[in-house]
Amino acid sequence: MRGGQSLDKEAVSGPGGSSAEHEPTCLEERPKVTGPPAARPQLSSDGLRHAQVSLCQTRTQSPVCSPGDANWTTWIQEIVDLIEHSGDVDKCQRAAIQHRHPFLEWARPPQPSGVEKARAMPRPRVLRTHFPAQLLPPSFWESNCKFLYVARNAKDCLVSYYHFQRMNRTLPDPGTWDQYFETFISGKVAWGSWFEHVRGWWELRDNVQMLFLFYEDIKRDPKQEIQKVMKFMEKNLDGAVLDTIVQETTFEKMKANPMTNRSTAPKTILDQSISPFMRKGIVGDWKNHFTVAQNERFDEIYRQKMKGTSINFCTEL
Ligand SMILES: Nc1ncnc2c1ncn2[C@@H]1O[C@H](COP(=O)(O)O)[C@@H](OP(=O)(O)O)[C@H]1O
Ligand SMILES: CCc1ccc(OS(=O)(=O)O)cc1
Repeated sequence: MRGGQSLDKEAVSGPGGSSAEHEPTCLEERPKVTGPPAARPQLSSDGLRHAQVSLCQTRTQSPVCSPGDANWTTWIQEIVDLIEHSGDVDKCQRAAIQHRHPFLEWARPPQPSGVEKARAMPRPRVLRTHFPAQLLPPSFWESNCKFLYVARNAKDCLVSYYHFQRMNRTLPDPGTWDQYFETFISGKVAWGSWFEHVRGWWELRDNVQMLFLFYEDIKRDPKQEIQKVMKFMEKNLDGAVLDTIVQETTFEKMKANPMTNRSTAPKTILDQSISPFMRKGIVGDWKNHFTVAQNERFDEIYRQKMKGTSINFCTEL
């Protein structure tokens, strides 16, 4: 996950999906907001927040939606795409990764918005979003979507996001590392506070159809985690296909793949001479950035902001 734009709530209906004219669709705006059972998150006063997960898949009657944040979205997208296409590597070369799954909150006229692209898409639909749970259109909760959320530990997220913001010319200059450290803690980054984003989705995990994954787990045991995704997507692929997907989604492979490394994006948007989009792809890079004082301060803030949650991250392998 890493940056985002405006919210666009519209009806989405795909050719394979809504046969009846008024059949509820994934993004349709409704008067009644029910929210996910028993755990609808509340927005805090500081409004916007940043994301940590993103991918949405929607199926005809039970849409699937998986959200993610600004730091592993590309990875899980490629995994999902390969699973959906039964490990067919050529099919996953059909387009650059950012064009394969509609980006829900993307709206930059005159290009079609993420919602317009979703509407034009056959079902089952895989969508991508960095939205915090609080900002997802209510129809997602009501349509029984599946959600695939990938969380990454806050320290590595901060580092990755900093470098991304340096090279993404459409985002504000992040300033110095020390300045950005404060910006991130305050939640004044695209999609808002990491803490609220992760908490929001984590607290919903048992109330909706959600597979909640950790970046660090995928790094540690990609085969096991990809198998979880396969099961969640109800795809039964044999061991050889699974091995192909594991191999095709290593950091090295994806960094060399023009369809995943964002080399097709213009330099005016992503200036990879400043920092590559596929930067390091490791767990623990925060140790090369945080001072001892920053680490102590961050740990204290983390304790306060994540108090009462059962989520447990690992920050090194
Ligand atoms: N196959 C892969 N393995 C490990 N990390 C990956 C990966 N594909 C992408 N990433 C990492 O995910 C981050 C990009 O996130 P997003 O896709 O949400 O923008 C970058 O992190 P780093 O900056 O730590 O290298 C990138 O290297
Ligand atoms: C607003 C610029 C921006 C930031 C992050 C984005 O997300 S992603 O890297 O494509 O997942 C997109 C645009």
